[in-house]
Amino acid sequence: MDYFNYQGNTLFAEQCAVSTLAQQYQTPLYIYSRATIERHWHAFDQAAGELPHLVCYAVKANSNLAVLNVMARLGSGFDIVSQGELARVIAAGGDPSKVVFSGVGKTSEEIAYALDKGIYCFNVESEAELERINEVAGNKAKIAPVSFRVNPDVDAGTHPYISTGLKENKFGISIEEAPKLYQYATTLSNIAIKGVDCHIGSQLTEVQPFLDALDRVLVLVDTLAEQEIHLSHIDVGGGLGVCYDDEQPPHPNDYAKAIAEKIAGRDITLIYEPGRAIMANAGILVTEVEFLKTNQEKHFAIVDAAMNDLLRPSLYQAWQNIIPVEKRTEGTDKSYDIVGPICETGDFLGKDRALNIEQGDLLAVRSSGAYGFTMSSNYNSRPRVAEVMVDGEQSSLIRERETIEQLWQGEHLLP
Ligand SMILES: Cc1ncc(COP(=O)(O)O)c(C=O)c1O
Ligand SMILES: N[C@@H](CCCC[NH3+])C(=O)O
Repeated sequence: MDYFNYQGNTLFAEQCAVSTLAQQYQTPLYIYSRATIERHWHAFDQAAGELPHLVCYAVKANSNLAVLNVMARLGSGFDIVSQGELARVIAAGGDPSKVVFSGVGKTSEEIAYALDKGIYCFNVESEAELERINEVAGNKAKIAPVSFRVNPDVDAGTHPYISTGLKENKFGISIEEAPKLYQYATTLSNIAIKGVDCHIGSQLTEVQPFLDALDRVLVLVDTLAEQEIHLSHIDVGGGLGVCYDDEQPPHPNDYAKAIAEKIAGRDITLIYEPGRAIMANAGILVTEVEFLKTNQEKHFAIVDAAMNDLLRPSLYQAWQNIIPVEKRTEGTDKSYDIVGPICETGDFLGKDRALNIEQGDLLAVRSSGAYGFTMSSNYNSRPRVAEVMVDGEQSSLIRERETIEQLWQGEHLLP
């Protein structure tokens, strides 16, 4: 459920007509709905019930300051994977003491920055990283709070590029090796053990893999307790899928309830790291049809957005719904490939879409709020697009469209 709906033949974002926003802010344009973000966030927050918990929104899904600020105002925590993301959280008014730091390759500089800012904990992904964190904390005479990201070897049943919980993936430490590493951590003078973390992949459409992973994590928690290592939190990661097409992922409520039920009765805090489930359907990408073209009976709609603006279709062959901003009442559907102006055959936003369109029409690519703008680039020297947030009848520009001059900001001619 989101707030992008037709009123008559006109697509609205909350109470704002998308065509009016496109006129005001130009295209291509990302539009986000504040009400949708808040509703999705609350779904996670409320489903844990009485259990102590923290929703740590995965910043990588959409890191615009205004988006982070909406969640910071709700009291959200944040899951970050770089110094840049932590700096964004702080700039957006987020509380660093509610931040978990994930990722396989944290640099000493990033660790030092996070220690200075007082984050909640590091999700450690290797023995070498643990030693680096201990050393950096030692140099600062600080104690670093850590949690180990374990790899439970569970098949998430998702696209291979976004599956992370299998033995062959680079993420986490094998769950069998974990007790040894926890024991080792107890011998390090600048480390405090806080919890355990597990993230098995993204765009999961069933609860069962999450529960299978959690079962294995709970066995580990009990094994550690027998060894007098007591954890104060379990971080179940993110990964809950959304409906792009005809997927039927569990509602965040059902997902969070199923997890909370397994943990109930334990004196432990639950952490979630949802990204996509909060943001994907809170955003659309609006693009204008530049030309219609037919090559050997294949129809193309060449639009002003491209793979540099929204990479998911090209990278994962991801399907996202493409709908008209104004439905035409005359004419008939034709099957189009919706392609961008970039010089790559893989530059498409959708293939074989039945649409009744003309040159100059606006299209909306749905479910673009997560991993849309954050994965965009300047490929083909295309300035990155503007972002707008709507709130009822109000709209605010939350990121200006890049200018041509900004494309070479920081570049230098040879002397
Ligand atoms: C460690 C970690 N946490 C959270 C997430 C957020 O995942 P999702 O957007 O699927 O909820 C990711 C990305 O998959 C991740 O790598
Ligand atoms: N970027 C991916 C998800 C990867 C999640 C990163 N941990 C997507 O668009 O589906």
